[in-house]
Amino acid sequence: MTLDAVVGVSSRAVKAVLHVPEGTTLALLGPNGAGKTTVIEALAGLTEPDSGHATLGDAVLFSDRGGRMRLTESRSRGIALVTQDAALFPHVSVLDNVAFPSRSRGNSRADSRADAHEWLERVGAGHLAARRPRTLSGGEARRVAVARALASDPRLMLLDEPFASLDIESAVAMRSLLREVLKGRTAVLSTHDGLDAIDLAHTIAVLDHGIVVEGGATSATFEHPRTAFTAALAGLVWLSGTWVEGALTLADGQLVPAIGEGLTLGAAVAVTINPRAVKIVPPTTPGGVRDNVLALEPRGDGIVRVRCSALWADVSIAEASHFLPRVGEPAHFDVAARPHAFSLDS
Ligand SMILES: Nc1ncnc2c1ncn2[C@@H]1O[C@H](COP(=O)(O)OP(=O)(O)OP(=O)(O)O)[C@@H](O)[C@H]1O
Repeated sequence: MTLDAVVGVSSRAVKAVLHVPEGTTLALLGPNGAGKTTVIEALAGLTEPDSGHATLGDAVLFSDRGGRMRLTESRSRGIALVTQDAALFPHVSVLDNVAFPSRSRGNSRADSRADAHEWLERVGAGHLAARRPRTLSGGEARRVAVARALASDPRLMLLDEPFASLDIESAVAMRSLLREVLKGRTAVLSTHDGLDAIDLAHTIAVLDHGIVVEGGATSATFEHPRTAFTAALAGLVWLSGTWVEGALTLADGQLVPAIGEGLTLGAAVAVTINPRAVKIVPPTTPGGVRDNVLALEPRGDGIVRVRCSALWADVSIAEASHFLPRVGEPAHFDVAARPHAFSLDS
């Protein structure tokens, strides 16, 4: 089912527009407090929107009619939600947790349990059937929650930070499980990690202060980010300023040579740069960009990230050993190739 929604929750300053074509996954990305959980809860029926409308296929989830909200009860929405805390019923077994959706549809206990067994096997948690939720690890509980969600045969799956607080191994396993079970389903998942988005989502929507600031096909959006936040998620350095002939002028007046087609002088523009293409050069080198070093971060494999206030560079230890800048002191950067500048005005 295709999801179309405008979610307005004025008490949390959220007004987000979403479109999720049938059988695809949308990743909601955004900094802390951007409104991801609010949007997911409003779709699930756990938070009441006070404006907007949402349809899932032909069904109306909520709709603002002249200031009066019409809300479909959450249990009638055909939506399954997997939250960080898994929210399993503590007093029954894992099997009965997963059998619950089928039981609520009026099926017999035996049939519901048989169905639940299948779902547990499908998510690789068959061996946990007899356990109580409190005895499960975070990763196991989340797997069981996914099985319970799937057992309800949802028309829309919502996953609120499904990888949060999982160790690396469990997160990898959860990602490969979701890659499998979300195939062909309509789903919305919130995450802080660009890798989750490229791995699982056909489209992304980046939320900031409650509104979608950019979005579209996952790879295209990461390739050409329009905001500093998305650029950072994509692992790219982001510099913004105003356009002068053949260069971007940073706020402090420094120039970054760039290619700009059809840009008007004085336009607000930005460039994105691969941090591995940024070099640290001797302070006497003409051109380049000076910036104060905020941190030196080891990135593994002999790479150190020289992080400054406006830009950063990933340089090898060998390279850094010549001109290693100190934290609090300026470093001199050479942006190797002239990046393409694009307008931020449209
Ligand atoms: N129950 C609540 N009552 C009032 N305000 C809330 C409530 N929950 C969240 N908020 C506020 O609404 C805004 C959006 O919060 P939300 O939890 O949706 O963001 P988020 O993007 O999911 O953040 P995070 O990544 O930190 O989980 C924030 O300003 C938050 O403080």
